[in-house]
Amino acid sequence: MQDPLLDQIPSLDLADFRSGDPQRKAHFVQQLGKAYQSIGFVALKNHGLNDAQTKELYANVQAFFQLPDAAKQAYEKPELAGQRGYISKGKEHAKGRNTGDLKEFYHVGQEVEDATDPVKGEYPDNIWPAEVPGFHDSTFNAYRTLEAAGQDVLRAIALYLELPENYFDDKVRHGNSILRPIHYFPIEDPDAVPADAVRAAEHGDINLITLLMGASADGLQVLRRDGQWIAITALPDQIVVNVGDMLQRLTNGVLRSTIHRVVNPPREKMNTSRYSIPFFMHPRSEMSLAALPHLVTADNPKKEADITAGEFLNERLIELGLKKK
Ligand SMILES: O=C(O)CCC(=O)C(=O)O
Ligand SMILES: [Fe+2]
Repeated sequence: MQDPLLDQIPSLDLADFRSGDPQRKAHFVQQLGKAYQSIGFVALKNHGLNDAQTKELYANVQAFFQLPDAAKQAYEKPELAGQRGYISKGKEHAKGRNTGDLKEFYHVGQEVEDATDPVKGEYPDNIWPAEVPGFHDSTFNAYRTLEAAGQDVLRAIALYLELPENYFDDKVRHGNSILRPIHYFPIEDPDAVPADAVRAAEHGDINLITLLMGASADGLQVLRRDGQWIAITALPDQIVVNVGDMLQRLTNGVLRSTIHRVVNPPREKMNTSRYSIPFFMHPRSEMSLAALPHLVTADNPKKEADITAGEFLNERLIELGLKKK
């Protein structure tokens, strides 16, 4: 039987998984797996970020985006293909589009302390804005907290797929994850932007999973498999966690990377800001995204060619307009 069509994404509690109670843990695993086989998104509470941390993070992120454009552009490094620092207004467009999204954002990447790990040499250094001294600590605390939550979500996914619980652990250790504070900037004159410009055009995320803060503000919608767009309604203490294209590939389409978008507000509210902070959880570049053998069956033949995470990311950065061929 097909799964029912949901009007809302399911709400889960990460404390169930972390409780040490086998029944609560197994319940979490089943709820998560079922949601990822159908709508591809869940809302999650007890993710580890507390109110004070979250407030401080937003205050620093807002302070940065309020700087004049020229000051922000000092932190933009096109030679890093948008992998670190500031990415200015309209630079990124969704795969298959040319019109840039109505957003500006900042990328904070992995820091590898262990000098013996060869992956250390692959990552560019982070870039920190001198004008906002709290930016470093608040974004990096969030990075580590969301990385830990993401690791537990991946452990639950591994159990659901009947893999060892620690299947993803060494693949995401020092992984190429990115925290992306986004500012959907105010637009004073809606007629001055291209008619088809939106805050974030429809897309699937590249990475294994995304942990998104700020989806409680209006605008985020997901495409249900009957073609209907449904609004995400997360509570302020919830983050939204969804499957990305890398996990869809690895699972031969069993877990779904659902298309989503951020729509523009009504015309009279176009002059307001929206902030959100996704954490894109990536593995190390050498991870193979080849379909797991037990998920390739007569009913579900192999869908995509083998590729590594590093090769896949590279392809997509070119398609998004962030990297030159
Ligand atoms: O801002 C949001 O709510 C979603 C952003 C998003 O989907 C993305 O950056 O991939
Ligand atoms: Fe996204």
